[in-house]
Amino acid sequence: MDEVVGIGLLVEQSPRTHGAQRYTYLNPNDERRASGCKIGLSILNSDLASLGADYLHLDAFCSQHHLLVESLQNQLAQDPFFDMHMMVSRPEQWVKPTAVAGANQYTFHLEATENPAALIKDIRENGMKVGLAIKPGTTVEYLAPWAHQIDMALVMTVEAGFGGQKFMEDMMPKVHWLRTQFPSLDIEVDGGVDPDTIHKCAEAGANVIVSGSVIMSEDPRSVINLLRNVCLEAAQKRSLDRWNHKESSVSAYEI
Ligand SMILES: O=C(CO)[C@H](O)[C@H](O)COP(=O)(O)O
Ligand SMILES: [Fe+2]
Repeated sequence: MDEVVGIGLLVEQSPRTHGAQRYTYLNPNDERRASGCKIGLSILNSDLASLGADYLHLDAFCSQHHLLVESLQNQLAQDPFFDMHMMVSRPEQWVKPTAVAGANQYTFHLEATENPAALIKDIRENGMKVGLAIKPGTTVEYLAPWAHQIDMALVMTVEAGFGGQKFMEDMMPKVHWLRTQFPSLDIEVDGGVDPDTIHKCAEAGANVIVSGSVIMSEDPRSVINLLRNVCLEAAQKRSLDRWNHKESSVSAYEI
């Protein structure tokens, strides 16, 4: 995660029309993606015609998810960044088809595998980034040994299963602990994140935000902007705090 936070991934008007709204996504290589805060849209129960976000978070429960990736790629104006949230047993079995379909990141649940190291290696060898998720009942220390080998940690803020659930604020200490231990790790939160709960996530240190139902139920663009702004402000404050802390440590040393 960058220390200097710029504008997140922009949602722009596209020449192609998808239903009533027109959106496009920044290419993963676009330099404007290089910011510390990202807002993802969960499409578990979304109207695909009105998507608009920095990246797409696809919730996968079954064997058909890679077909969805292929189909979305054909429909969207530019290549979105696909973060696959694999809520499946034996996530090992879907790495190759998911990669072939064009997914960018494979986020699996630590609880679902007996050999995280082999799975991480396989995901990388198949050209995808690695996301590692933990369910609400899993302690964050269980994830820590893998933190240096992954691109993103996902702290679930609802029980995995369906959209529209209540945000679990008691997961925030996990996010805070991870942010403290791993200052540059991308930390995603998923479940019940909306304009009322985003402040908790951002203050705890999450910089990759998934939101599903609330984005789809209101004006996607303004909700996404609000989530992003709260997230950026918190990241900037963290940067400043770290800087001030460094400055005061230097002068204390000099004295
Ligand atoms: O992984 C998920 C549920 O298991 C979804 O990504 C999550 O629920 C997002 O939807 P919402 O913002 O509606 O809670
Ligand atoms: Fe999800």
